[in-house]
Amino acid sequence: MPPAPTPATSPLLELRQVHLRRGGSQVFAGLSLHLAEERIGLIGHNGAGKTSLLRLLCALEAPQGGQVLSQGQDLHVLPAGQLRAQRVGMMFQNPDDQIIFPTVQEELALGLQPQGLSRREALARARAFLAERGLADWAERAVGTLSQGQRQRLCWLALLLAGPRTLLLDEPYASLDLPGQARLADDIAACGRQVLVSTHVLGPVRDYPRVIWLHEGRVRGDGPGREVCAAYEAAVAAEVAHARSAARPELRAVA
Ligand SMILES: Nc1ncnc2c1ncn2[C@@H]1O[C@H](COP(=O)(O)OP(=O)(O)OP(=O)(O)O)[C@@H](O)[C@H]1O
Repeated sequence: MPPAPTPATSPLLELRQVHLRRGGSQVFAGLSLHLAEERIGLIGHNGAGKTSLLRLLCALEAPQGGQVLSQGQDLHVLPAGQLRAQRVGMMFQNPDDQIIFPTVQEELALGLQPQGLSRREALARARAFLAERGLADWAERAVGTLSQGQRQRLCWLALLLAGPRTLLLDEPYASLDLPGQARLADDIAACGRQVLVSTHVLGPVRDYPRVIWLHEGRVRGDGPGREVCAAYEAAVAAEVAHARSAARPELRAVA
């Protein structure tokens, strides 16, 4: 049965009272979020739940309670494959968790399959896409010969070419050099899709209209990027100062 039409007011993505356990950890206990903005940053310490949230939003993880909605429809009851692929796609923190095929052009062509292209058409589109970016010589390269940062760039290009409505990026800046970070930020700015970026590199999300700060599975900050990033940095500075003075009590006496 085709999915029911959705009200125009439904946010692109929404979590309603989501409970998630992974292994022995209770990651979320009743998390609710409306994710309607076109650019959303996700920040927070290691283990805060950023990756878990992105995995829920592309149905790689199913909640034990609550709902994950895409334009008002439960993402977990939508047919997998074409429909889901057109709605949300994820770029993994580790490119090796994402890349399947041996060559760059095959990897890019994979994302075009749900659009109904033949293998030959998909490969031709992938080569043209690379050529437009001055990367024609990547087409037949073995993925294993790319550096970590280049593999991360390939994952981004694959997601961009597949073109789902929402792109979920998990630590996309982690392995990129400074020019690569600037290029990715420019690509994101130009891509015309909803983008959620989980990152420890705050610069690229500082000007986003919305940044969500997760802390131990709860929202500790949610608002304009400048404000939330500044609050997070202040909290980190205070934590570091506290940890240092706890480790070196003599410094407290001097201060
Ligand atoms: N496969 C798993 N099995 C069990 N627990 C997990 C698993 N993956 C994550 N967790 C736990 O879930 C919690 C949230 O982890 P998550 O990876 O979502 O955090 P994160 O904010 O993305 O962290 P990082 O910044 O280190 O990538 C952590 O306590 C983590 O130990």
